[in-house]
Amino acid sequence: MRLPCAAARLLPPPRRAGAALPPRRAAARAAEQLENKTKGKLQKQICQVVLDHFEKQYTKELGDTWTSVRDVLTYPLCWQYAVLLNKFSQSAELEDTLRVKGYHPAFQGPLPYLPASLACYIRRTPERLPAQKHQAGKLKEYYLLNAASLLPVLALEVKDGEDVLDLCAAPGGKSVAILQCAYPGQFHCNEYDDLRSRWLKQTIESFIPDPLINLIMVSKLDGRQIGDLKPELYDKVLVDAPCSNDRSWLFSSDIQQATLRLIQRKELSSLQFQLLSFFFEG
Ligand SMILES: C[S@@+](CC[C@H](N)C(=O)[O-])C[C@H]1O[C@@H](n2cnc3c(N)ncnc32)[C@H](O)[C@@H]1O
Repeated sequence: MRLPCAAARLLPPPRRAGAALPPRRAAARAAEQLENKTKGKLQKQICQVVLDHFEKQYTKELGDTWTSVRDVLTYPLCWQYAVLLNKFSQSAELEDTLRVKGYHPAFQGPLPYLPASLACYIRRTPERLPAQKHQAGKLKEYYLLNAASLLPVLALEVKDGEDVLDLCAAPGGKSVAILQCAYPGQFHCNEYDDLRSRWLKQTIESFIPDPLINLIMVSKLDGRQIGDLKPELYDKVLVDAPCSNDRSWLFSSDIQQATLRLIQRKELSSLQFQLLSFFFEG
């Protein structure tokens, strides 16, 4: 993947408005408009306190690799560059647009598990399509994410009819991805945080059609308690434990909040361990 210097090359040439275009060029034009809209939204300010902290910590932990990790962290176009298509709201126009923009499938075989129904696209020069707005009663066509987020979903190898728990589910990217792969028997999505739980529900509503939504149970429990309930109820459990969320704090406009988070992130490893250990014991 090429990094920041690619941004200048993404700028499209100016076009005359109103002229009728053949379908391929119309798709290309739609693609350019999407691109411009997104670029405007991604001008963010780096929080220097946080970057300094990362410089110190990650130079120690990652050595030379830190330089390329920093490039990705400080370049928002690289964050959610992959486009996961929603099989419940397919759009030939969108697939056309992606093709014109040079996207290709993110995963190609042979992989032990890669359902044909999971369609995720990336392209060589990173960019980010605009996120689609939530509209009641209308399913979204795609979900933006980092393609690596799909690896745990593929590792889970969910098959039709299996009972699945997504323990730390908000905002719901992996829940949506699981449902692109298979039709679980029971699908339990859990999220502890109140606000994020609402976000999770909204994601599910935005991507999953009604008959299937009725089979999904959404709860708001502390994941450490679910392990005490009945972990044997599930065939597969996804534990996407809370992480340090480095990217968002790097662009925080509130220096005090960001500094506080830097201190709190030390406690994360213990929570991650507790969330995981219930299921290993169960
Ligand atoms: C890495 S995010 C999950 C991302 C999500 N799986 C996705 O793909 O969109 C971790 C989530 O765990 C939630 N969380 C934190 N502590 C938790 C707990 N004790 N039990 C359950 N969820 C928790 C956080 O609020 C956060 O939403």
